[in-house]
Amino acid sequence: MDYSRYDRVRAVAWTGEALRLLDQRKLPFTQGFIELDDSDAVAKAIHDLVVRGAPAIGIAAAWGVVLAARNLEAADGPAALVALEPAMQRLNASRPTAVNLAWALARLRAVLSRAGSDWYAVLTAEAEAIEAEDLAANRRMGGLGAALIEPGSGLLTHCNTGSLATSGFGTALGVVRAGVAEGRVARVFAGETRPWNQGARLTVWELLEDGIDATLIADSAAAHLMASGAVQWVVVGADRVTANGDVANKIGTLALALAARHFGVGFMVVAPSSTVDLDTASGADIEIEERDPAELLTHLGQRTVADGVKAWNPVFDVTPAELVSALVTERGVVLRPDADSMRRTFGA
Ligand SMILES: CSC[C@@H](O)[C@@H](O)C(=O)COP(=O)(O)O
Repeated sequence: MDYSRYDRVRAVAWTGEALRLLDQRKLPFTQGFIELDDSDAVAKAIHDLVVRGAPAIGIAAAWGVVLAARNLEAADGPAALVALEPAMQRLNASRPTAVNLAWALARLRAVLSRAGSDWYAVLTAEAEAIEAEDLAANRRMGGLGAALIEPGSGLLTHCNTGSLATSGFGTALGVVRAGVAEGRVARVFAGETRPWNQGARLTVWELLEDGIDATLIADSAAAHLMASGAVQWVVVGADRVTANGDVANKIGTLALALAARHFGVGFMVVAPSSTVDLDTASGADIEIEERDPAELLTHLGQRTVADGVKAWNPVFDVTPAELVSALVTERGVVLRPDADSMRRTFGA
């Protein structure tokens, strides 16, 4: 199916000289772009959530390395790699949980280590490939995931996994889009995704732009929604899927998976192979990012909680593999993932 009508929003774009980012802190009311021409500014933009979502972070970091390389004089790829390593380390430290960031840097290191005097062209081509492959993976996953959805189903999604979080189309939101395009989806619900409200600020905006009818719910309404029978699938993305099939994703995902299991609702995780980390044994080994408590204590810069109250703000959680009904990747669908099926699908 032709999904090109869904690829209008571009969160990350390389202009040839700079990295152009749609500032996601300002959405949905302002569509403002910023142009960055140095890699540390890219690292800061990733940390500050100007650009966010696991695949988009990886793509932005890849272009950040290209920016660091622009005025570098090096005889060959290995020499360039030594010079670029500090900038790569700073990019890598910008956010810890989404493995796509380290994965993209590893790809660039690999091509540089083999490149000759044309290393800059090789580096740029690899960044372009990372971006293009992500879009192709998303379209493929959309079709594979939609095929699991019975016509007439309701879907609940969490966080933002759409064009804004990827090179286009989206992971879980790609499945929502494909399912709607194929006429399988009767109802779409999106959770607010406190505290940063990716669902409320971004997901329902993306769906509105597409003309897809969607209903926003408070995160705390999700179990009640599932009890009502209105949704047959929870469809989410991932920031890291470990060797045993555990899934790190936006905080609140675990609660959705637990409620889905209780109510017999399917739980679908949609993630490209760039999100799979076979080097990490299980979710217990994943570093979970904790962000500034101010995200909980304020709204639009205004304090909403009594002075003196403290807050804990972990922004990801880990859903055990046994709660996952289907892991949809561009390499195929893994039903009820475990260590064996993960190794068979993603092992070398
Ligand atoms: C395709 S996006 C998958 C995940 O990156 C997404 O669900 C998510 O958790 C994003 O978190 P964010 O903190 O907004 O970067």
